[in-house]
Amino acid sequence: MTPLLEVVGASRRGGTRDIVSDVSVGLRPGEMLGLVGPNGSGKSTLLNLMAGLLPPSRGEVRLEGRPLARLRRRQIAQRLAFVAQSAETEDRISVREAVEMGRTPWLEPLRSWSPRDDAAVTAALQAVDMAHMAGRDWSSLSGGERQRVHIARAHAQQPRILLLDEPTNHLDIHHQLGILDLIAGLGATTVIALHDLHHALRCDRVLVMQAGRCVALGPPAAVLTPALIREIFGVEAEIVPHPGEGHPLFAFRKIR
Ligand SMILES: Nc1ncnc2c1ncn2[C@@H]1O[C@H](COP(=O)(O)OP(=O)(O)OP(=O)(O)O)[C@@H](O)[C@H]1O
Repeated sequence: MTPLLEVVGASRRGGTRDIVSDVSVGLRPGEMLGLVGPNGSGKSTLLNLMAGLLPPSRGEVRLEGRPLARLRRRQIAQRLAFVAQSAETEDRISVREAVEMGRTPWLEPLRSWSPRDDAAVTAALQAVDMAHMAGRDWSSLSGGERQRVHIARAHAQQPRILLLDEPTNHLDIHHQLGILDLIAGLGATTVIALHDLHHALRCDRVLVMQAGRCVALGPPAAVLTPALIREIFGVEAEIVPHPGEGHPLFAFRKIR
């Protein structure tokens, strides 16, 4: 079966070196794929390649079997939403208007704004616990509130594929867990760059990046071993069972 999104031997040059180097991965329907790796290992660049925002220098990214390079932005946006790490807007807009932007790919000259669009926006605001701030000026929001609005905008877009670059950044622990539950509950095929390895344990598969290369890909329990964590992140990790019901926990220690 043709993967929804497939990265085929993709590299991306930055300056004099490859910042993503020969990465191949096909997304399975409905899966949540976690991207982990040290700072500067190429996670954001890979997400930008997957979103079609950067063209690969070599290789290809295919959406439903078709090279992204041959699709129009609107065709891509009807299938794929991207929540970038620090998406900003200069415009003076309300929170609701920011989320309404998620409907843009679905509007056409002959299909103007409808109650269906309103319903999608309202549902998205409620899902991220921001409905009570719908009328607020976007620029007045805190970092975490903005992050939730960006996720609501992507939610309102109703994509089959959701790409998220460290979506739990800026969020308090309540909203970190809430957003991860929300993302998992959306049923979209998801790629999510994460720094918290505990969050990565919730993914179906994990892709580990190091210096632009994919060095491991598979179920988190098989991939995130103490040996790999030591090699990639340079820390000791001991895996301890959760005291209640839940994923195991990592106990980290710096290598002296
Ligand atoms: N346009 C560019 N030209 C040159 N180097 C670049 C360019 N864009 C990114 N880089 C470099 O490529 C590397 C990968 O960057 P990227 O942002 O993809 O990493 P990351 O894994 O997402 O990092 P972080 O965890 O810190 O967010 C970094 O060393 C970065 O400095």
